[in-house]
Amino acid sequence: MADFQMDPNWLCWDPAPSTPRFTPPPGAVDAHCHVFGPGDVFPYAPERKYTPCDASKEQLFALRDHLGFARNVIVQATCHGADNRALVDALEASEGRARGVATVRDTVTDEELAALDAAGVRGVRFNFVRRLVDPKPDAYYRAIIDRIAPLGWHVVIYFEAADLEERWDFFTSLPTTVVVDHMGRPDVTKPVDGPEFGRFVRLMAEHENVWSKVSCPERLSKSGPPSYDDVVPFARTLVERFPDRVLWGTDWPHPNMTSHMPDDGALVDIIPRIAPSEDLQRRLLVDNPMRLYWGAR
Ligand SMILES: O=C(O)c1cc(C(=O)O)oc(=O)c1
Repeated sequence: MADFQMDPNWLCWDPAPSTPRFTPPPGAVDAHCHVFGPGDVFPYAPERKYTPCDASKEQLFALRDHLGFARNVIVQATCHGADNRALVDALEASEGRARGVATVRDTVTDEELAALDAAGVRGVRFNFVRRLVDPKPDAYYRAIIDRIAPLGWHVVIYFEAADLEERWDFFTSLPTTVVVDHMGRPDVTKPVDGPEFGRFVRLMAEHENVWSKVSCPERLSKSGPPSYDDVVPFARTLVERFPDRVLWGTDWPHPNMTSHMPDDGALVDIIPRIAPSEDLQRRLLVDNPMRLYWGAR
């Protein structure tokens, strides 16, 4: 049995989040969250860049219920590499209430892809954040896309704001739906209508296959909890401009946070500030994730 020690100074998720004041609409989806291990059942990957504290499927489902959500989209965390066993286990235990985004290598077999699909996986994640993974040449990702596109899956990309200019041609050449994690990690001390975030808005405006998760105020904010005021205009801009291509997620259990561990109830209370009308809330939390993850392919 593997015995994993979480990294020194690792911040563990909040075991007692507040009850949100905002009530999500019926059928709401937390479209970005993870499971970690437990490491003694689902070992962390040898190539991982961090060792977290365990965060099990039971704990995730309890949070879902506490926050008033109906469903989860569970995204393969980099600490599990391309070993999707913990993700698949959670999907299979969810009684159809979770879908997944996996990480696969270019050597993945058709049988492995079919098994992931049957478990509820609907996309793959390409990570370009160097503190999390060692990015591969573009050809590596293209080989994977050739394999997953016929299944009707999409691609989730995670990158730093500075990477967008450099990787623009690659990102905009992808033939599938492309979902960007955490708004492409804008520097929220820069103006929301300035050139840096303007480039991200242009990415979405010019490419109708590009979606964004309006998630992770806790990572992006300099003004801090619980209201994360400085992130709100960025997320609200995307929700109002692209109401049919935005997703929201808790990012539980919040890997690699160093400044603080967010109260997940407070994160939910930001939703009405970034999606001010009931119509926008329903599209963000129900219609969009249901179309992408539970819809006909
Ligand atoms: O910014 C991060 O550290 C982070 C890490 C991971 C992961 O390790 O998969 O996922 C995220 O969504 C965010």
